[in-house]
Amino acid sequence: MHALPTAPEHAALFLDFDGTLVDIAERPDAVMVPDELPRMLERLARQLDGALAIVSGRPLAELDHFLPVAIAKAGSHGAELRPVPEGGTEMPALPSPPAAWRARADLLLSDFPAAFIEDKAHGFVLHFRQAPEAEEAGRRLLESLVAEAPDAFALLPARMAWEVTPRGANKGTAVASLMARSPFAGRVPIFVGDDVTDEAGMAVARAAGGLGLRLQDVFGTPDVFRGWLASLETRQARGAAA
Ligand SMILES: O=P(O)(O)OC[C@H]1O[C@H](O[C@H]2O[C@H](CO)[C@@H](O)[C@H](O)[C@H]2O)[C@H](O)[C@@H](O)[C@@H]1O
Repeated sequence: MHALPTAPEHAALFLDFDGTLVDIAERPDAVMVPDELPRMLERLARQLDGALAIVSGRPLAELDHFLPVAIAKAGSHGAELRPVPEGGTEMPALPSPPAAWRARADLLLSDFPAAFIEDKAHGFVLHFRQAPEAEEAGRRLLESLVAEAPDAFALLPARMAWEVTPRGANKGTAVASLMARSPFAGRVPIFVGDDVTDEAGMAVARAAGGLGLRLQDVFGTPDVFRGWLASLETRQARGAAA
């Protein structure tokens, strides 16, 4: 692991949720959010004039549940954008997968009962953390389904999960859309994530002259990353008081 980075002046922070801000849990509903995390993010966002966004594969409703504070959020891999915490949600027009695909995935579960499916507005996730033996069969099935409409859908490899997701929105489009507007525009983007699905966000941040940081390489664990955020918050508070 390298020395922890110093956040550039006038940074805009784009933060992944699962595996970055919180540790991976056995099931999506079992993640533990440290008590102090939501308020710390809210204070940091205020210090950055609002230029802090959570950019997650989770639907916005779940992000609101786990982080019930006034910060910008992009959910469902960019399919839901809420740039202003108290403002409306922007949803780019995106296709939804045919119902027959979901039914085929359900059928697969009869062979792997410990696997399960998480539905999203424009796709679904096959989780196999409790059934690693379903990984290969799941990949084969979902690849074959996505191949029926390759211009409209992609298969994302996630952490112990396969996600059928619409093309046209991803973490990169979310970061680009946020960077095009206040309070993000003109700042140096820093994207931090742990997963293949974060790479599009990292690439956009780097292309804009900022940093795309893979948590495992730079911070090691979510706990160390949260410590880095806390020290950034303390530094910003000192700077404001000086
Ligand atoms: O973009 P993220 O904020 O990293 O969200 C990615 C996906 O996270 C969730 O699944 C993953 O985390 C679960 C809880 O730790 C874990 O049980 C699962 O194995 C992981 O794949 C979430 O369920 C997905 O909707 C997100 O896309």
